Amino acid sequence: MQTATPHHPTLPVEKQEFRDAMARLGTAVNIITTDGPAGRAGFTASAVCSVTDTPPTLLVCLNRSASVYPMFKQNHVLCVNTLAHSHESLSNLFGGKTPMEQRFEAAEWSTLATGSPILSGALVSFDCKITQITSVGTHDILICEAVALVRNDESHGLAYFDRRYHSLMRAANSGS
Ligand SMILES: NC(=O)C1=CN([C@@H]2O[C@H](COP(=O)(O)OP(=O)(O)OC[C@H]3O[C@@H](n4cnc5c(N)ncnc54)[C@H](O)[C@@H]3O)[C@@H](O)[C@H]2O)C=CC1
Ligand SMILES: Cc1cc2nc3c(=O)[nH]c(=O)nc-3n(C[C@H](O)[C@H](O)[C@H](O)COP(=O)(O)O)c2cc1C
Repeated sequence: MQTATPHHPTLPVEKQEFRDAMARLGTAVNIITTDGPAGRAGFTASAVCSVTDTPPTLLVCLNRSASVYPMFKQNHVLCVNTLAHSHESLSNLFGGKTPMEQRFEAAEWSTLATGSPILSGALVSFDCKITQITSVGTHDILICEAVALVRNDESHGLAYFDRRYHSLMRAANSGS
């Protein structure tokens, strides 16, 4: 059944109405990590997308009021770890108010080029340096250039849609 939400063109879109609309956009789920002089930190993010492949660049949107914000701002490096379907509880751990040590104790990590934590079993990890930061409203858009990658071609994916997690099944013989 289709439910229309009429909206008067001259009225501003309310925050709740915007969130209800954004909940209709299915996304991948990622744990964004950093380490460096300001310390180790990580949070769950759905606001991640590809910007350009030349140079290989992603963007991540981070709320400036998050406890992890100063670490990302000061370390200037991060890793985008895209979650597999087995990572649902880890996603909640990094998306809640859990102390940082407890978040990292729940999984295995390594490092690659920048020193940012690489999640074992992630579908893909983009190890990045942060090249630009732009503030928009409550969030900063972190522009990130990938300097190294790890890919896992076995696991099924995890999607976030309609405020719930969904498994994304990989076809047999996929993985180009
Ligand atoms: N971009 C962000 O900062 C996001 C933050 N969240 C956090 O997780 C909580 C739970 O999210 P949901 O279960 O999806 O229910 P929700 O009703 O709070 O959010 C629905 C959708 O609105 C968008 N959204 C939520 N908070 C936002 C924010 N502060 N800035 C920009 N977009 C935002 C996201 O697309 C989200 O999936 C949110 O209240 C928020 O604290 C979740 C998704 C994205
Ligand atoms: C599925 C999901 C997606 C999220 N996406 C984002 C996001 O894209 N950007 C963001 O700033 N916070 C996002 N959050 C919220 C952060 O993960 C959360 O605020 C994080 O724990 C950092 O907060 P804290 O360090 O203050 O505890 C998301 C949370 C969940 C559960």
